[in-house]
Amino acid sequence: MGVAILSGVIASLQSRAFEQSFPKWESHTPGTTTPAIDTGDPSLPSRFIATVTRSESARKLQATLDALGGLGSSVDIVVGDNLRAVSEADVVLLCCKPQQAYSILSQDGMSDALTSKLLISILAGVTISQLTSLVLPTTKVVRAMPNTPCRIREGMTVVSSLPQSDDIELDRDIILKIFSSIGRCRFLDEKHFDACTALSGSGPAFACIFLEAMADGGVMMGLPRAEALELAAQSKGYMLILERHGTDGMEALQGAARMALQAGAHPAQIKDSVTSKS
Ligand SMILES: NC(=O)C1=CN([C@@H]2O[C@H](COP(=O)(O)OP(=O)(O)OC[C@H]3O[C@@H](n4cnc5c(N)ncnc54)[C@H](OP(=O)(O)O)[C@@H]3O)[C@@H](O)[C@H]2O)C=CC1
Repeated sequence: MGVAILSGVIASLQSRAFEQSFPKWESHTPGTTTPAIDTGDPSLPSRFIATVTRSESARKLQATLDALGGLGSSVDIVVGDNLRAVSEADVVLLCCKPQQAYSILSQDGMSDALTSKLLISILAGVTISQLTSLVLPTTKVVRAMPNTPCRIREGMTVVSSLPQSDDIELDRDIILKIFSSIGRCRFLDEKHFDACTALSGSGPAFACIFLEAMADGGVMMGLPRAEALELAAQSKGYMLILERHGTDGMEALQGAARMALQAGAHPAQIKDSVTSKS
């Protein structure tokens, strides 16, 4: 999920830089230079650092980021040195497995490295009070719950209310820039997070069961499997019915359908990527 968020932010920044360099009315051939980030806006990142523990993950991540072009290749991938990465960052996105939060945040020197910084956790089920107990009171802790369609920038992310600070407006802008670049973003009180995890975080997996059943019905009626899946995913009627019951539900279904169409992923694969492995 961390890779999906990083890729989405980079893709969004690159398209912004491209539009600034080449206004729509101008006739041109796309250039090959690295797009420059508009550093005049303090809510936009000027540098990215990604951390992993295994060299194999670093290699895979490098390939994913290289495929994004200039800005993707410029990401600093750090293997096994979270402290260095956090010390050099202003905003930290915590995207490990929930059970790894304690060892990462309680590492020697980590609470000092996080002082006065914005710490955004996407960990399912780990509360703000659990996270704040591991950091100094000056660290601004926020929870976010994205979903798998973030991978194709069709996601839904719910973010908890921001802690009071002098930088609250800037922090809000930073968060909106991150999560709006991978879909929709909405602020909600933390008390709603379990419901959000079930509805939009896990929603794409439930939507895939429905999608697969529709495709199976098509196959039973004689359609080839690939076409049955395409027809089911592109069918908009059920999305409109769901829209009446709330945007988050519709987003999850729409995102799952688009992943099946755009990314060519089978519903079973999408379900699998939603289900966290230990
Ligand atoms: N899947 C989903 O739909 C959603 C998931 N989430 C949350 O996202 C989080 C991640 O889930 P998911 O993306 O599926 O998990 P993954 O296992 O795919 O990704 C975890 C990443 O964290 C890295 N990592 C693990 N330990 C460390 C460490 N100590 N220091 C630095 N990097 C580390 C891993 O790299 P390496 O293996 O090299 O260490 C890997 O790149 C979970 O907390 C989950 O609750 C939230 C919303 C939706």
